[in-house]
Order: sequence, then structure tokens, then C-alpha cells
Amino acid sequence: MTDYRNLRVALLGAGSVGSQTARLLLEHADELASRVGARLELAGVAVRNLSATRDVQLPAELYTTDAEALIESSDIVVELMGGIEPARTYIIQALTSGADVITANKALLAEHGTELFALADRVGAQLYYEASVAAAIPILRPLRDSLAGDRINRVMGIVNGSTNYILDRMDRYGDSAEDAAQTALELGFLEADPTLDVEGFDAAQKVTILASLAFHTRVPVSAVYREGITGVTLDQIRAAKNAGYVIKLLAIAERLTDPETGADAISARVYPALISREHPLASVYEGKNAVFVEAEAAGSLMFYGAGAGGVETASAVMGDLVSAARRHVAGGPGLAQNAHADLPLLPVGAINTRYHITLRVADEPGVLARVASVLATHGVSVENVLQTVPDAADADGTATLVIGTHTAREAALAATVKELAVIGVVRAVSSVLRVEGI
Ligand SMILES: NC(=O)C1=CN([C@@H]2O[C@H](COP(=O)(O)OP(=O)(O)OC[C@H]3O[C@@H](n4cnc5c(N)ncnc54)[C@H](OP(=O)(O)O)[C@@H]3O)[C@@H](O)[C@H]2O)C=CC1
Ligand SMILES: N[C@@H](CC=O)C(=O)O
Repeated sequence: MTDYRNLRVALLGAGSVGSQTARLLLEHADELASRVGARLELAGVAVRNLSATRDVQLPAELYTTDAEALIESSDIVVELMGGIEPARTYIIQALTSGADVITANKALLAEHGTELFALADRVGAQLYYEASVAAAIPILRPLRDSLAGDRINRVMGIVNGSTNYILDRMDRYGDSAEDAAQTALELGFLEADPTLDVEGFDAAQKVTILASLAFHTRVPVSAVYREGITGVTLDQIRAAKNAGYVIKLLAIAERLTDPETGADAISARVYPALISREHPLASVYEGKNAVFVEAEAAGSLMFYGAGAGGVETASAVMGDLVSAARRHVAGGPGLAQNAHADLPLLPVGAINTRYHITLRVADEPGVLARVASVLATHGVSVENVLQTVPDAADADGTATLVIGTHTAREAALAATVKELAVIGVVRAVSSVLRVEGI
């Protein structure tokens, strides 16, 4: 047997992802050693509760509550605790001590990435984070390395597994959002605080990371426009289905032109949107993720796979671990990780897309012309109009009007909707949804 040197690996966290990472590390120890040229020794696993029941049985002596001591004696630190603190402090401690760090913690990177990458560059350590976006799907390395010589114009994807699971169950099985969320929880998809998923924070953190890599710029998560799925109703999902669409929570980062300077700018946003049922994103079911990348030379690329789940995410963590370990074996400087331009981030009002506006209107002559004149005033062009035939439920003398627009500027659309809401013939603006992926 080859006499490899040992690299000590500290694992911080043994939850859904951490326990599976530990299992893979132990079960594949020999194979990993030959792949890396060094043995990856699991030095310890830091947890909060030593007596908790775990998904995976590990030797009891591996567990510790003393994360600091574990970090101090390790070559590589894998942070899978989640949250901001103490994860941030532990990563700073690890990098400062010269260890490379692997994390799946998008919340931490979105908030403190600039600080952590700057520290890593200063001390010559590496911070790996493939698992932080779209779990098992290799998407960050392609953006950072394979496409580094190209010019990316747009990244659009489904990057949150749990909300995709919830919307998919509502769409295909008519489940309530509550029932679907309970199953997503049992499958280990949801964050410890599920608000992060359903309100779109998790997807916003991920689009921050995607946009930063795709456009070589810094994107503060606070500047990402965000809407979650809590306002999406079964009625909207059924109406979308009847019209040939499905509702998906999309994360979009795109290169735009700043209308004031004519220079490059970007938009980063997250919202539920209508996608044609024929679009490839429409068949991204359950907890799966998919990311479309449009690059000038490469054209359109699609990355698809498991976007959440313990073992799936552990696969990406293990890939980073092998990279980090190989760097230790090979030696030499790491990659500069904090080089960037500072492209301005445009507000959501500056984007251009299509919309479906659903109105409850008075069922009388002249209504359509009145509504159309409001759209025309704001320069929003109508592509199609659907009026549902009044039935018993419409005995109050109202009808439902669904207006599909051509591509319009969001600011103009917002002004249109504001005015529609107060003209006499419109009883209610029931729903406004963006249409993406044309
Ligand atoms: N689950 C998923 O599908 C995915 C998760 N991620 C990310 O991976 C990371 C881990 O997620 P997940 O495994 O689901 O999280 P879990 O909540 O399942 O596990 C967290 C683990 O961290 C430990 N921990 C938490 N706080 C401390 C602390 N202060 N000191 C020591 N240990 C601590 C917990 O210990 P104890 O068990 O004792 O409480 C637990 O073992 C997160 O950043 C998450 O966003 C990324 C992609 C997908
Ligand atoms: N809660 C997240 C887990 C992976 O990042 C999700 O649902 O996608």
C-alpha cells in the first residue's frame, strides 16, 4: 500500500450535508487517497449537541463541541454549520491559520464574501464553495474557470430546490403549499429557517454568487430584487396551467446597458414567473435545479441536477475537498479570488420583460377600450387578451380579463398597473406575473 502523507480535515457540522460528507470521506478513504496523493483524515466533527441522533453513525470520539481546537490542528476545514455566526468567525480562524476552507454556506458568502475572499487572498489560502449554489450541479467552477475567457450576458435558473418542490407539487398534484412544504422539510431541502427559502432570500443569496462570478463584479445581496412564493396561489397556478404556462421561482442575473451612461450594468433579481410549458425549465421537477447560461461565444448552456439534499450536496463538497487537498499536495500559490470590476446594479424598474395582468372588470361595453387606453398611455403594447365567459360565479356583473403584453419596461408596467387599479371599470387587479424564457 502506498505510504501517503495525511491531511487533517475538520468538519464543522453533522446535519443533512455534514453527516453525508463524513460518510463519503470515510467510506471512500482509499480511493480518495489515490486520487489526491494524500490521505484525507477526518480529524473531528464539531457539533452543538453531542448526544443528538445522527443520519450516519460515526465513531463517537470524532465528535467535539470545541470547534476552535479542531480548526487549529487541521489542514483543511469544511464548514457545514450554516448561518452567519459562529461560521464566519470559524472560517476567519481557519484561513488565518493557513488552512483552506470549503463551505456550502451561501448566506455567509452573500453577506461576507468580500471580506472572506480578501482574507483568503491576503494569507494565500483558498475558499471553495461549489455546494453553495445548486447543490450537486457543477455551476460555479464552469463560470469561474471554463467560461472565464468568454463574455456572459445572462444567467437564469431555478436555484432553490424546496420552492421548486412546493410549486411543482401544487402544479402537478394540486397539493396545498403547506403540505408540499412539510414534505420538503422531511426531505432535508429546507433551510433551518424556511423563510429563507419561501421568501426568496436563499435564491437571492445564490444569484449574488452567480452574478459575481458571471460578471466578475461585486453584487451586494441587499441590492438583489426579491419576491418569494408565499403570494403564489393555487388559483394562479391553475390559470397558468390552462394558458400553457407553469410558475417557477427564477433567479436571473443579466448584463444590461445603463440608460444613463450607456455603459455595462447588471440586473440581479428573484421572483416567481410564468414559463411556457414547452421551455426546458418547465420540466425541472421536485427538488431539482437548472441554470441557463448565455455566453457570447459559447452560446446557450444548461446545467441540471439535484439542487438540494444531504448526499447530493455532499458530492459538491467532496469535489471541493479533493481540489483543496490536491493543492496542498502540489503546493504553489492559490487562485486570486477577490479580483473584480464594480459594475452598477440597476433597479428592477429598468428591466424589460413580458407580463400577464389579470383584472376583474365590469362586464359592459367599452371596458376593453378603456383598459387598452391605459396601457397605451404608458407605452405598454398588448400581445393578447383573454376574457373568461361570465358564469354563475360572476353574477356580480364582473368578468375576468387576462392581458398578455409584449416586452415592456418594468417601470412602465408598474405605472400601468397603478393606474388600472383606480379606473372605475376595473374592480380588482387580481394578479401580475412576469413571463420569462421566451
Ligand atoms: N440541506 C441542503 O440541501 C443544502 C444545504 N446547504 C448549506 O449547507 C449548510 C449545512 O446545511 P444542513 O446540513 O442542511 O444544515 P443542518 O441544520 O442539517 O446541520 C447543521 C449542523 O451544524 C451544527 N451546528 C450548527 N451550529 C453550530 C455551532 N454553533 N457549533 C457547532 N456546530 C453547529 C449542527 O449541530 P447539531 O446537530 O449538534 O445541532 C448540525 O450538525 C448550510 O449552510 C446550508 O445552507 C447547501 C446546499 C444544499
Ligand atoms: N434550502 C435550499 C438548500 C440548498 O441550497 C434549497 O431548497 O435549495
